[in-house]
Amino acid sequence: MKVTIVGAGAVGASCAEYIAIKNFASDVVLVDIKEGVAEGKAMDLMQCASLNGFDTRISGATNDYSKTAGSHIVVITSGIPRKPGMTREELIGINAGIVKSVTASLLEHSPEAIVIVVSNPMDTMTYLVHKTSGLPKNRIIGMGGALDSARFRYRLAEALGAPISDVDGMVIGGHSDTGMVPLTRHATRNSVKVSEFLSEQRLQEVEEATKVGGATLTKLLGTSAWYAPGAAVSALVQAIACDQKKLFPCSAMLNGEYGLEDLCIGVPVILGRNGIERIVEVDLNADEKAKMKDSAEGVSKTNALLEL
Ligand SMILES: NC(=O)c1ccc[n+]([C@@H]2O[C@H](COP(=O)([O-])OP(=O)(O)OC[C@H]3O[C@@H](n4cnc5c(N)ncnc54)[C@H](O)[C@@H]3O)[C@@H](O)[C@H]2O)c1
Ligand SMILES: O=C(O)C[C@H](O)C(=O)O
Repeated sequence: MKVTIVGAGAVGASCAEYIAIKNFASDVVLVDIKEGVAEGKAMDLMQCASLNGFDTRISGATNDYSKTAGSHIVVITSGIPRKPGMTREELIGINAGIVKSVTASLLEHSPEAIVIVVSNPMDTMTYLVHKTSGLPKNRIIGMGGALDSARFRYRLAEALGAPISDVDGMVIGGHSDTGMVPLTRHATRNSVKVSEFLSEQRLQEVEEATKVGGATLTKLLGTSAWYAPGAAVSALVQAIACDQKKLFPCSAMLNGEYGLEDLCIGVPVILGRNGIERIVEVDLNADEKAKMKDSAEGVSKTNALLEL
């Protein structure tokens, strides 16, 4: 199983590290436009192999896509991250051009690959890959909901005073500061609804902290986060590579599901060797439906800025 990651920056390198540590892929290729960076990070990571006990071969290439040929899964993390005070949507001007050209180069050498889009604004970048690549919709997956859900579980566990392993919860909707839809009504602590433990007000605080999870870290770090994003991408890669049939919220092209058309937005999907094997339609109440509709309007507004 060969995985290519374009963008050997913070998220790309973190993702490569988690994939290697989990030891399920034979090869990981890092590609970056900055001379030597991908080669250097690959070498540094390979020098962890004997210490961390993995056999995955990690190599790097400066803008040479011939090294990526025959990849089964390709991950796009190339592009600029936001700075404190910015929204993800403000990155569209630079990142759209990068994502479009990187996608074309990747598919030239790996026409059968499944594409995971990470660069922001992620839902719109996923839509751009759909509109420009001609790939079937099961083979284009946007990563956002897996990360947002991990942050939701972290905030729920904090509020509950419970271990994170006790908590289950999911965030759907757009991967933006205002567009996320945490499904609090469905969240549980070891099968018991979290509303049995937490007040309405505390749950609202958890939702708000979840939605601004990326902005909170950007303010602390001066750039956006990379450990949890890298871990989230590696979990999606593993689900596909190992045909796990796991359920994750991912940005998927919708054609009527959730009453939405012609946009990519976070919804629960089953991931296996064919990429998105099924979109799962959760029964939403009126409030959740209204939030999902607002979120979709926000994503569509950003999509309209693309020059297709
Ligand atoms: N979807 C998510 O949940 C999520 C999470 C975290 C970050 N992100 C996004 O991922 C992107 C990367 O974030 P980061 O923190 O790793 O940034 P970074 O600056 O650390 O790394 C980005 C890398 O992309 C490279 N690059 C730029 N143009 C390129 C091109 N044309 N070809 C190849 N490489 C190119 C840069 O040289 C750099 O090394 C950002 O857009 C960020 O907003 C998304
Ligand atoms: O917050 C960001 O800009 C990066 C990423 O989308 C995140 O949620 O960490």
